[in-house]
Amino acid sequence: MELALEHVDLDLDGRKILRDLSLQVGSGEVVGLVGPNGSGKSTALRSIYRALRPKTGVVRVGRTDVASLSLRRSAQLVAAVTQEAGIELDFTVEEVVALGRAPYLKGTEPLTAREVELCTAAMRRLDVERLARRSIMTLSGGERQRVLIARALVQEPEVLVLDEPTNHLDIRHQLELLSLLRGLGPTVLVVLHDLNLAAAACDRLAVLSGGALVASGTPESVLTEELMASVFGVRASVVRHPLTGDPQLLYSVTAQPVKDAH
Ligand SMILES: Nc1ncnc2c1ncn2[C@@H]1O[C@H](COP(=O)(O)OP(=O)(O)OP(=O)(O)O)[C@@H](O)[C@H]1O
Repeated sequence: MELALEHVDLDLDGRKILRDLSLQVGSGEVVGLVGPNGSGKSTALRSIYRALRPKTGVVRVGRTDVASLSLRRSAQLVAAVTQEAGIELDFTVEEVVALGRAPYLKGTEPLTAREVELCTAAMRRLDVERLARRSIMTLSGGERQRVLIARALVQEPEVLVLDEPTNHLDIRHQLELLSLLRGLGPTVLVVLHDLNLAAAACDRLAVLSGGALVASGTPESVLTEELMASVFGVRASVVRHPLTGDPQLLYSVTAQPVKDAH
């Protein structure tokens, strides 16, 4: 299903954090949400999974305004993998993954055979099946991150939002995760800091600066030297990846930063 933010304004502590933000992610599309620190990326995701309520504007999944749904129904539609997804309780990995089915459970009924198979398949896909009986508290940051993604998949959401999901992952797992996002099924909006990985993994990119959308489109159309200077305040050269043709940025740590960034 399509995800749409329509003219979303959101204030926190009396400060405007999102400004008239409109953004569409087509059904099954993978869109990367990028932008400097503090530009409002996590806040935009929070407005989608209803941790924050926009002051004005609407978040839709398909035609439905998510604010009109019960929390249970919106959790069936939208899954989130976030930095703050704290699991402080001493659950095993398989128990954490099974929690993804919580929005569908009726009372204390056990998971059906299909649901158990769904959990096993998700753990296999994220390469955490061998950790199934381990306590979540004993995992490395990367292992834990992959468990949280498996949990989101068993939620069978229409929309999956992920906030810097490659944090803590080694390069192989970063690439595996990002290649998995395409063809996963749900519509995906993913916050990424690594613009080269974002260019390779996403159908389109949306760029936030100061809480407003300043560019959106294909990675080729968005990742320009001008945008890197004006939004991120860095000098970058855009080249083509020799194998895939994706735009890739080359940075120089010795080049002077650009002063006129937003
Ligand atoms: N609960 C809050 N109360 C007040 N201000 C907040 C709150 N949460 C976030 N902010 C502010 O909102 C702005 C946007 O924060 P947000 O976390 O959405 O940015 P971001 O683009 O995800 O940043 P980063 O790349 O650093 O993760 C920041 O200036 C931040 O300090």
